[in-house]
Amino acid sequence: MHEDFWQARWARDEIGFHQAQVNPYLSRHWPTLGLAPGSRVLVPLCGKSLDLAWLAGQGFAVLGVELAEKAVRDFFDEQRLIPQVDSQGVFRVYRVGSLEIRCGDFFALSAADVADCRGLYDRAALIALPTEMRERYAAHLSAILPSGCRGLLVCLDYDQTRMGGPPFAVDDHEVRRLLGTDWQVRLLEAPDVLRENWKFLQRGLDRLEERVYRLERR
Ligand SMILES: C[S@@+](CC[C@H](N)C(=O)[O-])C[C@H]1O[C@@H](n2cnc3c(N)ncnc32)[C@H](O)[C@@H]1O
Repeated sequence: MHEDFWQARWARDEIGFHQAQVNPYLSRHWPTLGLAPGSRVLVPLCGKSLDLAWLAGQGFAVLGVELAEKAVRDFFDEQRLIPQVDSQGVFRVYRVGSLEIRCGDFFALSAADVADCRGLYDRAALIALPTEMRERYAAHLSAILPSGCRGLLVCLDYDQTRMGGPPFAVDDHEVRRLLGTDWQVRLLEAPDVLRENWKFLQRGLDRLEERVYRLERR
């Protein structure tokens, strides 16, 4: 997916992926990771997700990364927060206390940028990317995040022949192939959420599995 695609989606407010509530898998499973209060959490491809605010509200330091400046500005506006804005390398950095969103390309993030991250939260980041970019995304996560880093991955699996992405279908085999060498991967739950998703029901799908994984960097 080219950068222009996402910039255009944000410019036109075509953000069907955005959730009006905190993700229920996050609030259910995050506490089981046992991360120390104050730990820093990387949220790649974060959009303007309310999950950023939830993590910050739980006492974590948050590092979101998002291409679209509109998403970043909307996030702070909607949270009624006034961020300090600076530049750091290729990123524009928006920060309020220990909640920071870097506006720019996730692939420009270095190991030094995330050396103190102990947590990872991916909801709709891996599945936002087409096949070759998913390979690159997973390799980059593994390359930059330190050993012991723990987190959640929320992805979707459905019959990709019935509709194109994003969101792209990512099955269990692919998750383990992409991450299994460098991460311990454990499936936490995999409910079928087709009935609650009209857009997918209309495409004649017979299954829409939401898969939630616990990850731990080896
Ligand atoms: C499907 S949305 C998910 C957003 C968020 N995780 C959520 O749950 O609402 C994917 C987001 O990734 C952003 N994005 C895509 N490619 C990116 C990249 N290379 N670096 C940073 N952000 C990117 C898009 O602008 C978009 O906001």
